Amino acid sequence: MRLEIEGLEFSYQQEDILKNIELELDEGEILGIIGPNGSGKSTLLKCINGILKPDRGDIWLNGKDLAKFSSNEMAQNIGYVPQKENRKFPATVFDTILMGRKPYISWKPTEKDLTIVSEIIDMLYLDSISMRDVNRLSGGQRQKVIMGRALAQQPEVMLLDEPTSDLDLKHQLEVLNVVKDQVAQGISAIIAIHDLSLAGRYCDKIVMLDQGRIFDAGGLEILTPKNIESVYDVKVSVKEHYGRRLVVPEEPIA
Ligand SMILES: Nc1ncnc2c1ncn2[C@@H]1O[C@H](COP(=O)(O)OP(=O)(O)OP(=O)(O)O)[C@@H](O)[C@H]1O
Repeated sequence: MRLEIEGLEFSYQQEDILKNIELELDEGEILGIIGPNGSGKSTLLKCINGILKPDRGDIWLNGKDLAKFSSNEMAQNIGYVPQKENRKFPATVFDTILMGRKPYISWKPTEKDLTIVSEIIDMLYLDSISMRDVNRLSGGQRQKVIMGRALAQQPEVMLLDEPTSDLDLKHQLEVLNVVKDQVAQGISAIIAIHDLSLAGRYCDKIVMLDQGRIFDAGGLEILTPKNIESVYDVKVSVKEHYGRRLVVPEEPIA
């Protein structure tokens, strides 16, 4: 598995949002996209998923142009967990995750589809609520269900937009551990994430966005006080803690 983005540009109406985005992702890697509010993280994920059409540039998955993928091919290869999803019609947790199997189902789910869904429900600790209506769940529970639906697609690449924003500490770790386990089994993931310490713990690579441009990219070594202060306007300390990077915010820069 290899994802490459070359010279990607995107604008909403007349406003340029993403400028000259380049990145590469290999199997077994988690890439963190970080940057302040409005820097273009969600827009970049939506361009990769084909929800938005870039003005310029190419996205290649295993050497194939993603722009030419059918919607079924897209769903079999790219799993997307949006920041928020407001679904109005009633559906159980089980059925919502089963929807992730749609690109593989011809007219009715097979035993295999049902087994995959059950396994995901176990993996995400959703067993006790598997028959509940998703509209009656907490924000965090719903976020896990949407992630389960993306996992059911068995994609090559998972795109996760702030997957931990609604989750308490335990559920943050549970969800990111599931991502890490899945990636270890041969997929890859791109995570837009605000928590820089979680990024420093789970990501192999980082792309730091600033106003739609890549400010810096590389391994965890780019999580430096200098970079973070330039992009976020906040003084920070960066500590090494058992081989992880912890980013501790100190003061906003006036
Ligand atoms: N539908 C839209 N129409 C016009 N402009 C938009 C639209 N969606 C986002 N934008 C603008 O695009 C820019 C990038 O937004 P985006 O949501 O990608 O940022 P982000 O880094 O994900 O932010 P956050 O951390 O707040 O989620 C912002 O200036 C935003 O106002």
